[in-house]
Amino acid sequence: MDPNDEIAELEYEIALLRKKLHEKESKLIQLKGQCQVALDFFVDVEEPSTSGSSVSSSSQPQEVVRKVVKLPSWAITRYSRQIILPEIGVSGQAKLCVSKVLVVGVGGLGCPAAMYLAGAGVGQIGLVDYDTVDLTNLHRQVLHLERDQDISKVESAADKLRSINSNIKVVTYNVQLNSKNAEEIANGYHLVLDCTDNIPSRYLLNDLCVFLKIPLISGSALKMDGQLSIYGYKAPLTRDSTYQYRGPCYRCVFPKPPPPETIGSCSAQGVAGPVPGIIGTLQALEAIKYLTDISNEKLLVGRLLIFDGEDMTVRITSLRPRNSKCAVCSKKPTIRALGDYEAFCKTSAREQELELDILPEKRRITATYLNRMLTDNLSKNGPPIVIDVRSEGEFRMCRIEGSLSSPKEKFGQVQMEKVSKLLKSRNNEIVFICRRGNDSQIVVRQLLDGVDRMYHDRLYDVIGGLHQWAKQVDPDFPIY
Ligand SMILES: Nc1ncnc2c1ncn2[C@@H]1O[C@H](COP(=O)(O)OP(=O)(O)OP(=O)(O)O)[C@@H](O)[C@H]1O
Ligand SMILES: [Zn+2]
Repeated sequence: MDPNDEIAELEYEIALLRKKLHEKESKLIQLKGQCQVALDFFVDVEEPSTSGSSVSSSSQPQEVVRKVVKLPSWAITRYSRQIILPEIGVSGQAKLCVSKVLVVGVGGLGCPAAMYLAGAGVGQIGLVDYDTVDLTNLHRQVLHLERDQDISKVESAADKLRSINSNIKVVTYNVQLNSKNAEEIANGYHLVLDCTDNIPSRYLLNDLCVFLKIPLISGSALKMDGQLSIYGYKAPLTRDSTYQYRGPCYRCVFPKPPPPETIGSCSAQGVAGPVPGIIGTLQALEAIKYLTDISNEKLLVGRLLIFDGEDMTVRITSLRPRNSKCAVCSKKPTIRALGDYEAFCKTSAREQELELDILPEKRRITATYLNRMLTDNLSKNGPPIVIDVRSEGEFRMCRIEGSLSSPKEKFGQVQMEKVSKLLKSRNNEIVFICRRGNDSQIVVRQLLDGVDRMYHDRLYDVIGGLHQWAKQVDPDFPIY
């Protein structure tokens, strides 16, 4: 048998078996859910006080009613390694078991965070993400496997979390968290983990947590660096106590969003897999500390942990204190409801949606047309000069044969002059290309505004960039 046929046949059989396994696991989870194994064990038990008075009487003074927590023996065994810790103990474990944590973003940060929360026995974990698993996610998004490609991230992650711990409840929300759905989704959770990758979502989550009076554990990771802090912290699980901030909220520290052009992203700038692994894991640790009531001073409240994976250094810096005039958490807030965070941050919450259209139509060509220009001698002036404006690292990774590199980040006066010289000394058309067709437009726009009009007709941008090149021209060209 041809080895390729054998591989295909085996993959098909395995997929069928997995489907069957998944159906059975889902049924098991459903049945276990009906039995309420997860949370019922952990309800505080009231015991008679030494005075012998009845505990059922609601008029009983607080001090004569002793509340003890009882864990079933399976739970003691299962969580013994953390129960032994004096910082957690039986009562800490019981608190974890009745806690509900919402993880927003099930990517590089959300995967490790949710894994450890599931392992620790957090009673309910909510997972929010609208995205599906992509091959480029797998080097860091450790709950997703090769076989999960193209399926929803929340379902992929929920599957694994349920296998890690079938005694917890995992709730999935396959949506983008936004101003309309956020309050309904987050209602009832004790804590939110911000594991997203964009600024509008950070402000949305901050305001949401302020309104719901719950803390926000916010993480971020890019390239070799990561950061972590807890915002708007409230006295732990003391539902009856008055609401008190102990640290600044995200808006106290960052009242204004950064300019959109300064914001980096993993897909544009890259990220080393273990970095979000470390930060997501620390988010879970802070969550466990917070939920088990570990001393306030020991939490990252009003402090920012900065991890540098290149130097292997960890720094903790103090954040600005609470702002008494904060727009959302001060005594007289100007923001009283969730708003339009994309407009506030002047950027989209979904990177894929960003599609610039800033050039006249005649300056834009398709990837197919560029290929024809390169191969069919369409112009008497010879094939076009192709200039790739992605970073040097990306250019080294893959490129159109014969193209030149001139990264957009460094495209200033010097590069403008170089292109001007090229336009003067040669008659070829110059075609700019980037990954998705946004940066190349920005560069061509700059040139149209900077070089003599007589040259404008020789400048082009490729619609959809190298992604379209891979789709229309070269199926072997890597899409990343
Ligand atoms: N408002 C939001 N609601 C729900 N999920 C969100 C929201 N904002 C971001 N996310 C999710 O947060 C996750 C962040 O993951 P990560 O930073 O690892 O990047 P990615 O988008 O998966 O990958 P890449 O940036 O490499 O394309 C993504 O899965 C994204 O879909
Ligand atoms: Zn504030």
